[in-house]
Amino acid sequence: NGPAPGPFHQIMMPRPRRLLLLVNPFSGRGQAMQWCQTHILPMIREASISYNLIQTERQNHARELIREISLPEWDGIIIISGDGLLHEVINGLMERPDWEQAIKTPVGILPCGSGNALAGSINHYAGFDMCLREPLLLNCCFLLCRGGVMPMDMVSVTTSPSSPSPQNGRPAAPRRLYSFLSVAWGFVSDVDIESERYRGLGSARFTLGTLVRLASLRSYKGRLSYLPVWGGSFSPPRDDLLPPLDQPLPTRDWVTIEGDFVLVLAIYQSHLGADLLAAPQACFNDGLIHLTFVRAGISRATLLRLFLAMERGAHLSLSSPYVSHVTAKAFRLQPLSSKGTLTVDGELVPYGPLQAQVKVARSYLQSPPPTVSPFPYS
Ligand SMILES: Nc1ncnc2c1ncn2[C@@H]1O[C@H](COP(=O)(O)OP(=O)(O)OP(=O)(O)O)[C@@H](O)[C@H]1O
Repeated sequence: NGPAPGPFHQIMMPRPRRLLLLVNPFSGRGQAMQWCQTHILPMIREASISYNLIQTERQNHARELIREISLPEWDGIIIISGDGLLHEVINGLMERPDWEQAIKTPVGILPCGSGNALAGSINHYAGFDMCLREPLLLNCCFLLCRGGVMPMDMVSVTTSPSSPSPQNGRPAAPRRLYSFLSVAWGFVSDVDIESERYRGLGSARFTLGTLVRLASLRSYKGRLSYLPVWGGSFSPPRDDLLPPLDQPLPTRDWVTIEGDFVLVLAIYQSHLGADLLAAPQACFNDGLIHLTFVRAGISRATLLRLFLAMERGAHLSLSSPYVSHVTAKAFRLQPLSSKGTLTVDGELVPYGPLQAQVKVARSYLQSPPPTVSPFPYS
């Protein structure tokens, strides 16, 4: 029964952090709510963080919610799900009239999906050993409770319109969206989408999907153009490197490759999945798109070796005339085969020409300063 706290007391006591937790109860193997009760909420309460937990009820629920809410009430928006829900949140933030301020809201991820690429990248950047499932969740939860925020690059992606405009039957306008993880075409997006049917297996769904797709390996005709990091004059964050999707690219500085591809993967975080170190040199805010493309003609055995080596990030030293790794600031992909899949952050987008440009450090990631910075970029 000491004296009542006066104004001095109020100034000195920092208010507890307030987090908005968004849970997709169907993510991964459907364990997100259970892991909230057993792992996440006890740690968050222990760290004296106050929170509001909302379960998403349908696709785009989080996106709509984020477009409407009052953001100053929250110190961070935390996704308890796979990468797909964070894609919704980032795009919800960018669709707000106050997007310039809104996108500075820290976001974070507590991994409950099957791929968990961003969580794998955070775990790696923080210096922890590669891990999956509960150990990965606990590491990310620990980092979240410890606090800290760092900038993360975003990539603006223009995709083809999904269908003709219902009003006049003419093609609808190209769609703009924001991506924090990857754009994939061919083998990687095929495995991602086709392995949805093995969802009950958790992350093993990708291993099985890879073996199935290897057995009937496909290639796709297409044209890939990219602006390498050494070309042009880069002045982020203006969207100044790309003409509209239906207009030709400048010839100066751009590299174009046309032919048959097995896969094209553009990634801006280190991990493609929690156990796939696809771009070991990638940093959250290096301002780079790490492009890997594999040309037709590669043997199944070499492609399998590539993915096995990726678990350790050792695939970059695998020498094959069919495999290329480059860094770029922008790229355009024009599929010339009539059928195929294209994904952005693991989510299916309309199949057709697509282009993307990196926007430096527009979004923020809830994460501590790294204890180890594995590949500092200068
Ligand atoms: N309540 C819900 N019901 C159905 N779909 C949802 C719901 N909440 C979110 N979604 C959608 O489900 C999709 C998948 O979500 P998410 O990526 O978070 O989990 P996941 O697919 O299990 O993870 P991963 O991408 O690692 O496999 C997203 O497109 C998201 O918008």
